[in-house]
Amino acid sequence: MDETKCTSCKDKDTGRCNTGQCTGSPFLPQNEASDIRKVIAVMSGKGGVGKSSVSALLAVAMARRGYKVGILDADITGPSIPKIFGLVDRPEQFKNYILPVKTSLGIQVMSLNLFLPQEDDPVIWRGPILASAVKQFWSDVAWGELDYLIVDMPPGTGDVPLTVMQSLPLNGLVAVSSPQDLAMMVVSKTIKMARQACIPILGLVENMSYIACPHCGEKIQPFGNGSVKEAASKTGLPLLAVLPVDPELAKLADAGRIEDYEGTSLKNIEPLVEVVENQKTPA
Ligand SMILES: Nc1ncnc2c1ncn2[C@@H]1O[C@H](COP(=O)(O)OP(=O)(O)OP(=O)(O)O)[C@@H](O)[C@H]1O
Repeated sequence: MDETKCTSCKDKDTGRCNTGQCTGSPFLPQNEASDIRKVIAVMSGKGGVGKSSVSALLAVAMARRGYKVGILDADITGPSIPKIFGLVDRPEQFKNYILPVKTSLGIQVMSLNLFLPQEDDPVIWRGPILASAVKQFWSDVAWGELDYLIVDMPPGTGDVPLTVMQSLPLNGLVAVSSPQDLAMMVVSKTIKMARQACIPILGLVENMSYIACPHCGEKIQPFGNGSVKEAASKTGLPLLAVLPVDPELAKLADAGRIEDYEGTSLKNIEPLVEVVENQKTPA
């Protein structure tokens, strides 16, 4: 928690401070149609490292544990969450609010792609408009009662991630990287940005870490070994999950059926699920 933001807050001794609910909060308040308990952002420095897949796997794992889960797809120009979950319905309106679209496991999803006439239509907007769309996904959506809202961030450290960090009351952030040095260098920027914004960083996820030989099970590491582990020890952050390159995961995500996935990545993501569940914030 950023204590400096809270010194003038009337609620600083009530436990409501910095939750988006208090009088001195710098964050957008929740609307009357939402009751969100925890907000977790999934971020990466670089595109294509599997941030949306990790967001989706985390949501699926939490929903299977019986939690009420939502995903706010803040990756406005490259939204992939509706595709991964096979969502095609348009969001409906309820009073003055927009209703999220539900997946088969009951995960509530809001994404700009749900509004586009064609899923491959581009969104050609400038930064401030993108940022205001994300704010609307918080303020104008009737999220209902949620134990966890997972925010799938756009890659990098631009306008939208900054808006999310400054406007939404994030309880924690997970940084995803593939094991290349370049990807890790870029994710380090993300970690520094989150630290400057006083967001608790729950830990790191290494995605596409290895390929398991289908014949002998040997782990082949096409991108080398160690850059994420090294970053974990340099930053003092825990490495919470190491996920393989898994053709089954890619196939089900492409088919919009990630909720049917039962493979290794779901098992390997368990330590992350437990940290999110218990809200340990070691950073
Ligand atoms: N562990 C994995 N095994 C196999 N395929 C994966 C894995 N992780 C991600 N992919 C595939 O890689 C592609 C990119 O993944 P994803 O969309 O999750 O990345 P991203 O970091 O969110 O990308 P973007 O920067 O576009 O938001 C997708 O086709 C996805 O199915």
